[in-house]
Amino acid sequence: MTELAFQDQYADEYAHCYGCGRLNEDGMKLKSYWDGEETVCRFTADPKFSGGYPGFLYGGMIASLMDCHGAATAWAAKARTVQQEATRFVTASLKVDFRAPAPTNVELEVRGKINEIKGRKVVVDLTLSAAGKLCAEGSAVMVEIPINRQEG
Ligand SMILES: CCCCC/C=C\C/C=C\C/C=C\C/C=C\CCCC(=O)SCCNC(=O)CCNC(=O)[C@H](O)C(C)(C)COP(=O)(O)OP(=O)(O)OC[C@H]1O[C@@H](n2cnc3c(N)ncnc32)[C@H](O)[C@@H]1OP(=O)(O)O
Repeated sequence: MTELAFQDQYADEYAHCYGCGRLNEDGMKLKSYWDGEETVCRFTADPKFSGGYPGFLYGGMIASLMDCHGAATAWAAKARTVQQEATRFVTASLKVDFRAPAPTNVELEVRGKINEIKGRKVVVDLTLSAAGKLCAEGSAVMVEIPINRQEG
């Protein structure tokens, strides 16, 4: 893909997230893009992120991938809807149902779909799949940081 990832359009002060901040040297630098009306983020996890059984990802990392992609999806949805750049979304709530083990060393696909946009709140439905198989699904309530809170 040649277009700029959502996370690469965040203002510098919002670009330090461990999961997706382009300015976090030690972070995972997740990248999210539009794919029609949905959004997509692809990531292959190193086996060092295994859970209790070798070769499968630990749940916190699955939640992280869905969390960062959810926040990015909310940002992009707001920008597309109101035609002006949003600040940054933080996670108010994240629900994850783990449906099947997610492998390491295999490209994972995280997909987001806008469920609701209301004021500063965006609700995003999320899935995480490996080779077409659903491994996790859930939803996130993302809330935009108001501009005046940056000073507080
Ligand atoms: C990432 C960049 C950070 C930049 C920081 C810049 C300046 C610093 C100053 C303030 C920053 C504030 C927060 C950011 C701090 C650290 C974030 C690090 C990034 C992450 O690592 S992120 C993962 C962890 N995350 C958090 O660290 C969030 C902690 N939390 C909060 O900061 C508040 O809790 C917040 C902002 C989420 C909401 O507070 P609020 O007062 O602004 O908004 P309010 O309560 O009015 O909710 C508005 C609408 O969201 C609905 N709603 C709210 N909470 C809900 C819930 N739990 N479940 C279902 N719906 C919920 C309401 O029902 C209403 O919806 P409706 O209008 O339909 O009723």
